[in-house]
Order: sequence, then structure tokens, then C-alpha cells
Amino acid sequence: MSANLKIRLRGLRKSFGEKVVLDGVDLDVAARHSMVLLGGSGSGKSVTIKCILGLIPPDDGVVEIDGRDVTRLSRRDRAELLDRTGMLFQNGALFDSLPVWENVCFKLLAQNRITRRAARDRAAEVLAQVGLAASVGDLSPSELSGGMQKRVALARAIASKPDIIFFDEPTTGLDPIMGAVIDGLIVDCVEKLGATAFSITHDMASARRIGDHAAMIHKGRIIWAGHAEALGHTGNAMVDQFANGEREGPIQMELRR
Ligand SMILES: Nc1ncnc2c1ncn2[C@@H]1O[C@H](COP(=O)(O)OP(=O)(O)OP(=O)(O)O)[C@@H](O)[C@H]1O
Repeated sequence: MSANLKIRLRGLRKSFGEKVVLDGVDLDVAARHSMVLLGGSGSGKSVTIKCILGLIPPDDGVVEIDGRDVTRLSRRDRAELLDRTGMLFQNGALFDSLPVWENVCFKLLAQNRITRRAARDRAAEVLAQVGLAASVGDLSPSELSGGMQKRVALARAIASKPDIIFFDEPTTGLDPIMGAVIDGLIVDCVEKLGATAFSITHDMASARRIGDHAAMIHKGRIIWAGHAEALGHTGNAMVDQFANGEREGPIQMELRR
């Protein structure tokens, strides 16, 4: 394995009943790079992330993080891996019953890795990093706008200083300017941590901003992987159609059949 490789997927397969979702996914993500996984609705992007995190057991294949096969880790080693991982969920997934500061430090508090007093300080620190005042820490998530909730969700994803962060549709539901702001914060935070980022998104502007590399999944396989700046002119008709949002092209023709 290359010493520089953070995530390595080989021959990843997953079916639900008769439905084959992942049909031999091969993908490499280099350390400190930012990979964006593209693909149509229901193409298996979230299932891929869940397999990497060990939340769904693959039927077959290899999932390596730092050269270790995560499908074979002991419960303790998997917990240790998850401790080093941050996740920003599609809907933010904040707990309304807890103030923002407890949401931000939820993982650290739940694992007794920090006192409540230190958690307040840590929350203020990461809230500042995403452009929010410390006083926001005392509010309930339901009192925040969608953009602020995304910032809080980002603060929570980085609070434990993870070395891999997963972003699931980080700008969904935001206006284009707020989306660009959140993307900028994502890039800043990932860079500051020196983390590896793995994102899934339908938003091509966002994909180009947050990804240095990109890959596209189609019919359960990675059909293209390369530099994010090539998106739209990769030479792969399916990827270019998707990236350019064109009605006509090989993907639509398949849908018509
Ligand atoms: N636990 C599950 N049980 C059964 N089917 C599942 C399960 N999880 C996912 N699927 C199916 O796997 C397919 C891929 O789902 P996935 O959520 O990975 O898609 P996606 O590419 O992330 O889509 P979207 O962009 O719409 O979020 C879908 O058809 C979905 O219904």
C-alpha cells in the first residue's frame, strides 16, 4: 500500500435482497486530500460511506483505512477508528433537546473525554472557527437558521479533531451564497486539521469547491476518478453529462429504455 493512502476500497459489494447496490467498488483516497463522490439518487453513495465506517457490513471486498482492513477490526479498534472520524450528516442531525454547545461536544462528552466546563470552552473555540459567537452555544438548534445549523453541524464534525471527515450533502437546502460560505468553511476546517475529506453531493458547484479529487459511481461501480477540476470535460460521456446537468446523454437514454 502507498504510505500516502488514507482510504482504499477494493471490490466492495453490497446487495439488499435482490437489489445490487455496490457491485465491485474500487476507490483510493490519498491522505489529506478531499474526495467528492458523485452519482445519481440511489446510486449507493451513502451505502459506500456506511461501509467505510463499518455501519453496514459489505457482502464482499476490502475497506482499508491507514492500511488496515476495517471489516476485520475488533470492536475496540473500530471504536477507536470512529473516534478519529468526523461526520456531517445530510440533515445536520442535531439534538433539539440539547443546547448547541452540548451538540458540538456531544461525542467528547458521551465518551467522558472532556469535562462539561472544558466542553463549553471547546465548543466556543470551534463555533468561532465556523463564524459563530460563543453565545450561540446556549441556544437550542431549533432557534437557528438552516445556515447556522449547518455551521453547528460542521463545528460538531471537527470538535474532536478527527483525521477523516465525511460530508453527506453538506449544502443541501441552503441558498447558493450560504452554500458557498459553508463550502469555504469546510475547506478551511479540513485544511487546518490536516484531515482527509470524503464528501457526497449533488451540487456540482459545491463539488468543485470542496473536492480536489472526484469519482462517479454508476450501476454499482466507479466509472471515473480524477481531478475535480476535470469535471465537465473528463472525456467520459456519463460523467460529463452528470457534471454539466445535461438532459441528453447516455444516462438519460438508459432511463428511457
Ligand atoms: N438499509 C437498507 N436496506 C435496504 N435498502 C437500502 C438500505 N440502505 C440503502 N438501500 C438502498 O440502496 C440504494 C442506494 O442507497 P444510497 O442511500 O446509498 O443512495 P445515494 O446514492 O446516497 O442516494 P441519494 O443521492 O438519493 O442520497 C437505494 O436503492 C436504497 O434504497
